[in-house]
Amino acid sequence: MSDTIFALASAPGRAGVSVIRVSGPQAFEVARLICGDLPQARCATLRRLSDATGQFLDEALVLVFEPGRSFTGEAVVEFQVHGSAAVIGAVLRTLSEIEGCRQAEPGEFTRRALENERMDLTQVEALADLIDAETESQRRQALRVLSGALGDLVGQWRKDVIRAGALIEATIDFADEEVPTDVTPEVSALLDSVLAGLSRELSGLSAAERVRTGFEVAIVGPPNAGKSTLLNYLAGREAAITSDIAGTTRDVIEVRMEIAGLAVTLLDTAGLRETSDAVETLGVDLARRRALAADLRIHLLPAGTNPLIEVTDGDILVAAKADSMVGGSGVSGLTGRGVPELLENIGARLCDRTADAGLAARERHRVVLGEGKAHLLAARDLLNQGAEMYDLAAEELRAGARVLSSLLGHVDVEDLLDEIFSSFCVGK
Ligand SMILES: Nc1nc2c(ncn2[C@@H]2O[C@H](COP(=O)(O)OP(=O)(O)OP(=O)(O)O)[C@@H](O)[C@H]2O)c(=O)[nH]1
Ligand SMILES: [K+]
Ligand SMILES: [Mg+2]
Repeated sequence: MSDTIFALASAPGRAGVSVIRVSGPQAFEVARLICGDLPQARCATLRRLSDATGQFLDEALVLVFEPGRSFTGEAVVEFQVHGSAAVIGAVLRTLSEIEGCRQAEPGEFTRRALENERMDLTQVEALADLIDAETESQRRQALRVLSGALGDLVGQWRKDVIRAGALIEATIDFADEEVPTDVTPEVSALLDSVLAGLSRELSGLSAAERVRTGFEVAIVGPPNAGKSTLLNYLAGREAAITSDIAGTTRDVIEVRMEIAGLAVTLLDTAGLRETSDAVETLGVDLARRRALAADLRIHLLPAGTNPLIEVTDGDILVAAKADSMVGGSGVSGLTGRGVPELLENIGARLCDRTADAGLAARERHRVVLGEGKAHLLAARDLLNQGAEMYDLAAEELRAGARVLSSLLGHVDVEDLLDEIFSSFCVGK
């Protein structure tokens, strides 16, 4: 029997309300010890909490969830207490003094939800993403996967692959007799449709990954173009030092922001020029590298100058210091002129790149989907070579199904679970 675990499920620190969660086979008994008789399941009810000596701890809303109908799948009781360090501390201490009840490890509630099949591994990942979500697009993406969209898709592919394998194996069993029906058309159709789905998710994965982790947008140009001034204007704070001395910025300055609902890391870089200053040269090299690796570059160009690094399709060229120009378009980090248009331009270009974003959005997904695809392609190849290869083809299909199961967290993932859950905090 597993332990009964407890933890603060809301963020630590002062708050109007904090949530303490208890989960496990003894959750109801444990809860009774501190709040007396339990309220009806799923009915928020006010109770007085007290410790073993009868000392009053707090008045709390108590919520009871039956096994099979809770986040973890186990018996769960949640206490909504007043959110002070003293109240939280007193309740947690009281719980820890109860026999068979212990503090949860990071991610342990979610791990139990996975073990009890309340969620698959893609949903666990999406829950972590939802908790980390800062932008609208991240929230929407995480919710789609959390609701099971990726798990359902992969589960269907897995079923199709298993069916294809079963059809082939049936054929093998009939090898010496007459095969009742030709299964190859159905097998081909199944494999083609799964392969098409896998390819679609793989091709949309980079875009989805960008939505999840954010796009990098670099501001590049010669010294004194006004790059740092523009960054500060966009950030709404003095993130970078600015001055009229050419070569002020040497490191890459990063600012996280939201543009058109997308997470963006804006990079301010050293002004690009040949210089005898050794440290500035390091900065210029770094600027070049980071700018070229970014998803999008804003080339900030003083009047009459050209871009100093390769312009990639989709980059933005914009005239600097628009406030000191008569007419024309451009941008000024000093007055903000042209900034709304620049933001709109950046947003439009980034949104374009999310158009084919799929549900798979992680390196783990890329690896697993890629392996699955390789097994299916190998199986298709073997099938085309004739009946004597059916054995091997069936084996490839079994391997493919197994790989897809691992995406859902059903096999081969013990090591991975430790890694995934280590990114969770206590209480999740
Ligand atoms: N008139 C005007 N002056 C600007 C504008 N942006 C920056 N400046 C001035 O230009 C000088 C250089 O600005 P920075 O923002 O430090 O330029 P930078 O491109 O970051 O320079 P480095 O870091 O040295 O490459 C400062 O004196 C700024 O006040 C602008 O939009 N209009
Ligand atoms: K400067
Ligand atoms: Mg600068």
